[in-house]
Amino acid sequence: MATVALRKVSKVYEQDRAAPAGGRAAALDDVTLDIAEGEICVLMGLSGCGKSTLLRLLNGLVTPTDGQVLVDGDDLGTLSHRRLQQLRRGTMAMVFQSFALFPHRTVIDNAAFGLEIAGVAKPERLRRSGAVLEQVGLGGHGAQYPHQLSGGMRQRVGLARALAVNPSLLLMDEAFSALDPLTRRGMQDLLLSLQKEQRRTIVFVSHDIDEALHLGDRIAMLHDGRLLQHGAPRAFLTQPAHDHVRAFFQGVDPARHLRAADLIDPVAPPSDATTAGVAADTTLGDLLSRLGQLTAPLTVRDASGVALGAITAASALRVLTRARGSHA
Ligand SMILES: Nc1ncnc2c1ncn2[C@@H]1O[C@H](COP(=O)(O)OP(=O)(O)OP(=O)(O)O)[C@@H](O)[C@H]1O
Repeated sequence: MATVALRKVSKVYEQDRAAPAGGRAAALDDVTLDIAEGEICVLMGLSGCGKSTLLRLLNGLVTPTDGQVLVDGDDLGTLSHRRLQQLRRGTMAMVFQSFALFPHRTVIDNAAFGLEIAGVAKPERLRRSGAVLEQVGLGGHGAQYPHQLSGGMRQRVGLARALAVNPSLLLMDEAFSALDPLTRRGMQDLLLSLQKEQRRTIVFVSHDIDEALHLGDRIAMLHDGRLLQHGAPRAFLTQPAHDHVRAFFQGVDPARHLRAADLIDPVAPPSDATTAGVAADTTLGDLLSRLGQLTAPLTVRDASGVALGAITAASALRVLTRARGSHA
């Protein structure tokens, strides 16, 4: 697994490609960010806020104008070309929105591409790419060509190609954005189940709030190159750090996304260990009718039954009022 850190990173493009009349683009502005081992960090923000630039800084395709980018503690700016290549080929892999498959290669040869570049011998690369094709549900499709596959299956090949090199850092650039909603959800769930088997550090660029809330252990939200908020996904609803965050999350339904754990009263007395209570991951939607009849604090328990705290009418109202701001 890999750790990632940005220390006061800025990136200026002297000629903004989105401004034909000229002008600089401050794509990233003094960004400090830590991504822990085994975490899925979703980078969010409006078009042009700097998400892709940040992702490309991590694999050294873009170099910062200022600051440091560290992968596993190594400052990419100080590494030799050779060491950077090793990191790119051995530690990292990227999955693209456009799939980026080779049309004239079979599925298994596409999946094996990264291993080929890394100089792995053919029998070994076929064995490893066959195994990851099984993992992504494409066992038996190895001899087909990309044009014979649906969009969802093609992106499974893209994912298999990335996983075949067994990267500890997976960079995913709008990887599921070209897929229809149902296929997209299927790919998100596949990624989460693969993550349970083998935790990798994943940096996932997305425009989609539902995707971010579903996938992210943490979300980092950028605006005009600045990091506005970085933290647990539901905190973007309960504690938006900036008006832009509030505006971005406007329209998200708190009943679907907030959980009993988010409504706990920080100053409520310790809960009575004998009351049944509710599970911490109960959605607000499922809790609403009980909240309407709340006469005593409602104990919230984790999966093993331990009381985490209690919801009171005041705490529920406080959180809902804050979250309503993002749903108004
Ligand atoms: N290679 C480049 N050369 C010049 N300007 C660039 C380059 N890459 C990005 N920019 C500019 O930097 C800013 C940030 O772009 P970036 O692509 O990182 O944002 P983004 O959030 O990924 O956007 P999108 O969601 O549209 O891909 C924009 O103003 C963009 O036009």
